[in-house]
Amino acid sequence: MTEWTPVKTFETLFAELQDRAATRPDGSGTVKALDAGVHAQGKKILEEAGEVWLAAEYQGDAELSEEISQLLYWVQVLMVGRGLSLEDVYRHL
Ligand SMILES: N=c1c2ncn([C@@H]3O[C@H](COP(=O)(O)OP(=O)(O)OP(=O)(O)O)[C@@H](O)[C@H]3O)c2ncn1[C@@H]1O[C@H](COP(=O)(O)O)[C@@H](O)[C@H]1O
Repeated sequence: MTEWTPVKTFETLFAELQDRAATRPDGSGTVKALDAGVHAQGKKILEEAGEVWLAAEYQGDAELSEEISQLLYWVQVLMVGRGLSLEDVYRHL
């Protein structure tokens, strides 16, 4: 029987990261990223944004998609660290 893996979305990943922040499980990269603080998170966002730009210029769709997913992850880490909700951001869309 094939195992079914639920598709992760922006919303489900955000809920997962909020849960990591609340429960702080051992070995979580997110807990480490949250503890590193906003300065380190901001640098990571800039780094990932640069990688998205370079991938868009020079790489294929698979590489670009992966870089975008990492940028979204780091934006979410910063949001969780600052205590923002998805609604705080969505109301500006
Ligand atoms: N989606 C992500 C995700 N995207 C990016 N990253 C991290 O962001 C960094 C980006 O990778 P890079 O390739 O740019 O960097 P690297 O070459 O691996 O090396 P460094 O940048 O870490 O030095 C890596 O450290 C990744 O671990 C992520 N870390 C976790 N998640 C998801 O977040 C959830 C919670 O994860 P944990 O907190 O680790 O349990 C899980 O669903 C994970 O799949």
